[in-house]
Amino acid sequence: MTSHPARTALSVNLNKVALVRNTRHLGIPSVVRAATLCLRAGAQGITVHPRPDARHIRAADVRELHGLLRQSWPGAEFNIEGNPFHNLMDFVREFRPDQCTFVPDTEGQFTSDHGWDLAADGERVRPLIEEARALGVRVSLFMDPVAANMAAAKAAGADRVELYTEHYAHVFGTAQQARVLASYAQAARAAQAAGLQVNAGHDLNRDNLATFLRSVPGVREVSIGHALIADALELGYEGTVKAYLDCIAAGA
Ligand SMILES: CC(=O)[C@@H](O)[C@H](O)COP(=O)(O)O
Ligand SMILES: NCC(=O)COP(=O)(O)O
Repeated sequence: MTSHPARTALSVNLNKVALVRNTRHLGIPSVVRAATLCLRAGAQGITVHPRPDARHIRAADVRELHGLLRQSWPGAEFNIEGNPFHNLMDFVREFRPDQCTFVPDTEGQFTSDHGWDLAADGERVRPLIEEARALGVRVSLFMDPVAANMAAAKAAGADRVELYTEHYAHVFGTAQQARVLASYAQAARAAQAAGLQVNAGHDLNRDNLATFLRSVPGVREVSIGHALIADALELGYEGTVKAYLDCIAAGA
């Protein structure tokens, strides 16, 4: 019997709901309500990136979302992103999410814009990967789509890599698209050959998602926030999540 590859899971990143919420002291829009509506619409998981400056997701959000998923959505995955040398490990130790994604951001960085340099940081990051995995937390490393770097991610002890997809999003629809997509496919195959599973994220949207998934094999999870929340301002959470699930189905 041929094993059918699992369909790509959609993990909704709620950073931007929290960003808007933080501009008043009214508690709206609610991060927990956003999570509930997205999961009710069929999203398979929730992602948050509690940055050290708490510009959007705060520790209280992480606590409340952890409680919501464990009590009401036990089949959904909770993915917490961050820099393990800053505040991420505190959240990993306290909440033991399904997955943590190590992202090499500086504290005040505008947004995530690069993957790990494991030649420089691999030995430093390895014990933190081991600690998270010993707590039962899957570890994904945020990586640029460089095939030659995937073996180092495996050697560092990671379970998965998350391919940083901004470069693809930037060239989508241009003459560079095919060449850039080929680099992502090559990186994904190299990761899988090394024994890693593959996630993807950053600047994915309804226009570029299906093409990416058709071209890059075996993507287990896409985490999408900025464009999805922007779409939800127009379409609502339910309609937006269903539109993204349709994009995933079209990319299968
Ligand atoms: C790691 C990554 O690409 C995103 O998940 C990140 O969470 C974006 O952070 P901002 O939402 O703060 O731009
Ligand atoms: N890891 C990517 C993520 O969680 C969301 O990135 P974006 O869709 O907000 O660019």
